Amino acid sequence: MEKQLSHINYQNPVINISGLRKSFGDLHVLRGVDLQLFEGENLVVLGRSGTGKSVLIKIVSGLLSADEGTVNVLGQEVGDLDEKELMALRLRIGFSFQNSALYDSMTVRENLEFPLVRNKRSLTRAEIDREVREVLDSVGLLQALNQMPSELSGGQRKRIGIARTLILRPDIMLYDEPTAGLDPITCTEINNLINEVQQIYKTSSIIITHDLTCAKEVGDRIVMLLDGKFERQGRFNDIFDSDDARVKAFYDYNFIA
Ligand SMILES: Nc1ncnc2c1ncn2[C@@H]1O[C@H](COP(=O)(O)OP(=O)(O)OP(=O)(O)O)[C@@H](O)[C@H]1O
Repeated sequence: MEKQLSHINYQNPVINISGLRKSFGDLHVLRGVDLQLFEGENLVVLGRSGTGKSVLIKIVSGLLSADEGTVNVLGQEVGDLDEKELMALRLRIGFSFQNSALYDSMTVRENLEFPLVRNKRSLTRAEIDREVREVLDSVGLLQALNQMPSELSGGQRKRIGIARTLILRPDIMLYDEPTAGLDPITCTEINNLINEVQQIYKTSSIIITHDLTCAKEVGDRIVMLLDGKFERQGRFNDIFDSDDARVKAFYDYNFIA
């Protein structure tokens, strides 16, 4: 069954990208990208390796600058912001990256406290404690509070990683390959968690993935990056209804082993 879309506010794009171009020398990675992420939406970005998904995310967060085009995030033109303003903007964006590993020498509690202590210095001990417990509870791992990351499964570590991002209450979540390297059952758990995060925290999210099951389960809308542009977008069942060989190849790669 397809997800309901009633929670999305189509009047309010939290990311609005228009005519974005980015090249590295002769390599033209983004060739006129237009993209909107609406408030409350889970947007899945599909694209083969090396198509520019990470470059896009870096431009959204101001880590790379655009050659051309406008990139508006949470009402601000990213290209116009100074370093201090960019840092403030990045605090409102939660990055859940494949390599955002937990600190192995710290307990789960300490891992979760870390971003709070660093970024929200006015919080009291009791407030930090409450935030940690609340976010752990929301990812279903309250019982892991005093455990070490090495005592947890890959899926549990992933959940804690997402909790660590959520603890700063971001408006936007960026998930980079959230199900990579996980078994199918754990993938389903993570997909469910992404949907729960959307419901509980009212986040707007971009989910970058190659995994079409993930795309189907979490995506309110899917966009496909092909040759530097979003050539296709829509609901999961619509997006592959195409004779375009590049689209067919992507589908076959996932479902025909
Ligand atoms: N700073 C940079 N300097 C030069 N080339 C770069 C730079 N960053 C990315 N590229 C190139 O841009 C292209 C797109 O890279 P990007 O990392 O965005 O791919 P991707 O779609 O995220 O791939 P993957 O799914 O493998 O992570 C690649 O060819 C990469 O080598």
